[in-house]
Amino acid sequence: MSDITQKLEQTIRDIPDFPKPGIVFKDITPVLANPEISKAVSEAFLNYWKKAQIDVIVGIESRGFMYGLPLAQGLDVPFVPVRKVGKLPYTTIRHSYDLEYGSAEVEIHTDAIAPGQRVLIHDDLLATGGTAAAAAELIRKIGGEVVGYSFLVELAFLNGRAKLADKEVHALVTYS
Ligand SMILES: O=P(O)(O)OC[C@H]1O[C@H](OP(=O)(O)OP(=O)(O)O)[C@H](O)[C@@H]1O
Ligand SMILES: Nc1ncnc2[nH]cnc12
Repeated sequence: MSDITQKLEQTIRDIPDFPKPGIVFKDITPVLANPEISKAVSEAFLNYWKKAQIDVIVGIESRGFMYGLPLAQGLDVPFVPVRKVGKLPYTTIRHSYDLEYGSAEVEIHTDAIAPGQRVLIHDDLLATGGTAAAAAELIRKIGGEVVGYSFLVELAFLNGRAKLADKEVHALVTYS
């Protein structure tokens, strides 16, 4: 097991029954609160994706913004937000989907990605895969090519990878 994976396992906190009974919430705020581990997280993402010829990072609101922007800056590419409905000010397209604990709808600006650009989707956590798949749908609709998915945490027992087709999926820590 890599050093960063071990540190993340020791640092991410389990919160039982949040936000609903039966859900064990993976709380990453202790990671954000530790500058040394947080920097190591950003370096690990950069190291993994630096040779993948990514043109754009799409980060998913809200926890996908935290390491998505540093990754875009490290790769020297644009960062594009996918946001919950009603937050983006320019022309948008939207897509609804189911979550581990409810349902949601996300949007992207229609001019955010140029046709043919190679896009990496980043979020903090892969659960059922509904959110990442919805982001991919938005990106494809505006002409982008989704080349991979990047997560801090994967909850493998929810089989989210199955929704992400044949693209590369990377997570720094996986819970089975
Ligand atoms: O794989 P899925 O089942 O789709 O679940 C994963 C999504 O759920 C969480 O977001 P949430 O909607 O709780 O929003 P937040 O990041 O704003 O807290 C998480 O940050 C992912 O975006
Ligand atoms: N169990 C979980 N912990 C944290 N974020 C989540 N998003 C979806 N499921 C989650």
